Amino acid sequence: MLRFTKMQGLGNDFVVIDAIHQAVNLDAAGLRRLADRHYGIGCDQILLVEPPPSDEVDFRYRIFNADGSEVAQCGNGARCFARFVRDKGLIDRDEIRVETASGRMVLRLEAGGEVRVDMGVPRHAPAEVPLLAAEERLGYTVNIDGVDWTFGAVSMGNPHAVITVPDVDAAPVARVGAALERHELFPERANIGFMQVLDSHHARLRVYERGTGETLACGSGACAAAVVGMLRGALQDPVRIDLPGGALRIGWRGRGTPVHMSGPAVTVFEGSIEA
Ligand SMILES: N[C@H](CCC[C@H](N)C(=O)O)C(=O)O
Repeated sequence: MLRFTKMQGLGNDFVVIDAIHQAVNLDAAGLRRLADRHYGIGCDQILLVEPPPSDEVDFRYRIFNADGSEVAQCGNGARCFARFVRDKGLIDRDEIRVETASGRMVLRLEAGGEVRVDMGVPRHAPAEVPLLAAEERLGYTVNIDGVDWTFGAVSMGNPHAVITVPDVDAAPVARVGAALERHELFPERANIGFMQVLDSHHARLRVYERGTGETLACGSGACAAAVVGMLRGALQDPVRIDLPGGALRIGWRGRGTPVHMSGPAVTVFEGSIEA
């Protein structure tokens, strides 16, 4: 039997598995089954807690989308990861250093129950998003079904395209999100954010996530949207991002500096499953 903990960060939900104290042998099909909301446990992503690859970090943190694809960043997942290892007694400190496929992150459990994540320095026109333009631009345009869509491109360790829209409730997230996620412009696919700026410190956001579809919240997507908005002068540090599942607080002091994200992390239930 495989023990797991079901968790959520603003409704972005996770199956978290301690792969230190139990053997975990899951291929892509096994991951998809765990994530399936009818035949398995159901979640947006699966998070694995693994031993640290060096004494410079406390854990390795691996992330798999519901479609079984492994990715290098998950902001809401990072907060749940911190809550999990602390509550399970796998660490006795409130500051946790993790190694991910995109580098190192520092997670901090704060008084009041929120978790603050150093999401690293955003990369622009990143390798995963080889755009038509060789140089970084604040806007790239692609035509979908006869309509031009302009987006900013940012990597938070995972690729994001951010489209500014007048009303997120009316944004064609499912149709345009799905078309852009798999667009040839993004050979590793991409997460597609639809952002409505309310004022210079506040925006609404919906995200069609790579490998999962629209989620109730996307932490790395909120960071990417805040970065694109600030680069365009539409947003100023700090920024509150309202997602369908709730609000995240994002801080960024400009190019070359890390993005910080703060928000909740909640344990829903414990379980075990034949895997
Ligand atoms: N779908 C993302 C991974 C999960 C990111 C999201 N759940 C977050 O909170 O950052 C990707 O394929 O890069």
